[in-house]
Amino acid sequence: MTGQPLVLAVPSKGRLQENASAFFSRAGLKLVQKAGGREYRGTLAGLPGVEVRYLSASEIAGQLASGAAHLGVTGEDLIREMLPDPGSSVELLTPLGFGHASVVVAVPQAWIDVRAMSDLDEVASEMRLRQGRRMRIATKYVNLTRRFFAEAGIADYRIVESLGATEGAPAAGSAEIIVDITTTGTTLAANALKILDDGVMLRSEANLVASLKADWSETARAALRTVLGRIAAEERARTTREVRAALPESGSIDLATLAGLHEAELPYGAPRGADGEIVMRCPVDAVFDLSDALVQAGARAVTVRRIDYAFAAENPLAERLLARL
Ligand SMILES: Nc1ncnc2c1ncn2[C@@H]1O[C@H](COP(=O)(O)OP(=O)(O)OP(=O)(O)O)[C@@H](O)[C@H]1O
Ligand SMILES: O=P(O)(O)OC[C@H]1O[C@H](OP(=O)(O)OP(=O)(O)O)[C@H](O)[C@@H]1O
Ligand SMILES: [Mg+2]
Repeated sequence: MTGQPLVLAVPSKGRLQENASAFFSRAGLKLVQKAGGREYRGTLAGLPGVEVRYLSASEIAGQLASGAAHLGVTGEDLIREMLPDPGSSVELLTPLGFGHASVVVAVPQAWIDVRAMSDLDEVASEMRLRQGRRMRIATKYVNLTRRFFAEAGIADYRIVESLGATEGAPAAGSAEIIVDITTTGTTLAANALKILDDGVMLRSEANLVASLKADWSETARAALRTVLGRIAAEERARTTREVRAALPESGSIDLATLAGLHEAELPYGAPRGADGEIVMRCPVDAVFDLSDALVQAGARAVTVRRIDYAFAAENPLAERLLARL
């Protein structure tokens, strides 16, 4: 097969690193870091067409935008901060269920009358008129801040770039307010800051992201189908249960209607004869309704079980991306 391998960029440290490793492992994609652990390259066990790179969450967003990496795990906050028009250079394939955080506007708790962006606009105008200077916002999310404040019609401010310990800026006197990322709110509270009622700019989580700018060689496309196929197989298995039923000897059950009523599918098709066994798959929360309906329709026995992986011919995640290349 021709062309360069698929480059998969994964976080090298922090909360995203552990979660990403566990996510891939659950899908049968074992990340193997080269010996020594300080070598920021690795492989996926058994998949020679994939090269793994360990990078910071923000570097991953950059490499996906440039095309240096084909696939990566990073926060939606970083994608939207670093890429002015994300849709033109990357495809957010799927949220991953971890790395949840919100990018928020936070002001000193002492500003008791300031609860909304409109109040902030008044503070900014007052500061400009009375003190002849602009309200300072400490943040590492410069673009997200500019967009959000423009939408709120607030222009009387200036940004003080802050790459760390941003919540300490107001107390240190280097800014009046901040825009930063938060999960539990502990750091904000510890620095006597509060989030404005309409101050949540973005609810972010880690995403599996694909680059539209990378060189999608035949090797990379084949590896993509395998990687996304295993991810889809794990998710299908995690979110559904298999329901087997011994159909009644006399007369058959209207399976199409039953399936439709309970978001169920028949992965192996309709039963061969009028009796025998049928295999259905339905969402976890539809299991009891479907089982009750099968028994009431005359099924002689119904069993429900978990499955480890559910592979399928169609690969919606891969097809969605390949259609855009
Ligand atoms: N409470 C949080 N604070 C910061 N990032 C978070 C938080 N919760 C989830 N994240 C996600 O993880 C990304 C970076 O987090 P992580 O802490 O793993 O890396 P990091 O090396 O600490 O990066 P940074 O130094 O920018 O925080 C964030 O951009 C965001 O997508
Ligand atoms: O809302 P909270 O739960 O208080 O989390 C928010 C804090 O976590 C992050 O810091 P940093 O990335 O340095 O923390 P980390 O080392 O845990 O990643 C972020 O920059 C905030 O300071
Ligand atoms: Mg961090």
